[in-house]
Amino acid sequence: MTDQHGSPDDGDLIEPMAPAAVPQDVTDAIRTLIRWAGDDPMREGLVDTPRRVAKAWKEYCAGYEDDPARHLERVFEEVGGYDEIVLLKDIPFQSHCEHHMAPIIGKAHIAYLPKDHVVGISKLARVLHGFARRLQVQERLTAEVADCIWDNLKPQGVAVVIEASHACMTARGVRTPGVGMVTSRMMGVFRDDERSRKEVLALMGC
Ligand SMILES: Nc1nc2c(ncn2[C@@H]2O[C@H](COP(=O)(O)OP(=O)(O)OP(=O)(O)O)[C@@H](O)[C@H]2O)c(=O)[nH]1
Ligand SMILES: [Zn+2]
Repeated sequence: MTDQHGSPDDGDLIEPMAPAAVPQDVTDAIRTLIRWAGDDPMREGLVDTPRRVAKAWKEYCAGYEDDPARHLERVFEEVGGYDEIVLLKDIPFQSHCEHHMAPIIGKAHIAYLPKDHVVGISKLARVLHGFARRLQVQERLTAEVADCIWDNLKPQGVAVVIEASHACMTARGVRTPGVGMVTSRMMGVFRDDERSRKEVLALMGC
């Protein structure tokens, strides 16, 4: 199924890559990495690994093929005069840190205070995934999601809070499991008005 913009609308941001579509220099690079890590890339168990890894990375980074703003184009104006906060809570997401290309796994809370219209609630998660499925730092991810909603939906306020665990801190380096990073971006009324900010943070459970 395609939407009005001719893009896949089935939850996948891109189609899976056909084996032939993985360029040779990419598989060569992964083979080099395996050898450098200390294993033999030609042994049976690893012989198809470069192709699998290449396909997996295209999937992890599918956000580069997406323009997240497009998800906010279809809006609804008839919502019975609803004029309070809309919050999508506990949205699980995965990303990769741009420093180590290691997984960032977490959840996001995305809220806005509508002005003239609302958006389909799934679209907030689509915006999140569109930015998360790239090489990221959590601060930029948080800012990009909030800015995209602010610029395209033009609401009275946007609040984004992201809590995540970084594998570059748990599986390597400082090796500190159980630690979570929290980032937030408040815009409009949630930035300017203390009561609105407290209300949205309470709804988020933060
Ligand atoms: N601010 C921020 N830092 C991040 C994020 N993801 C990873 N990092 C940090 O990026 C930093 C990179 O530091 P470097 O000193 O250049 O790299 P490194 O030697 O591998 O550092 P260690 O992780 O401390 O071993 C580390 O402190 C990571 O914890 C993120 O989303 N935001
Ligand atoms: Zn990292």
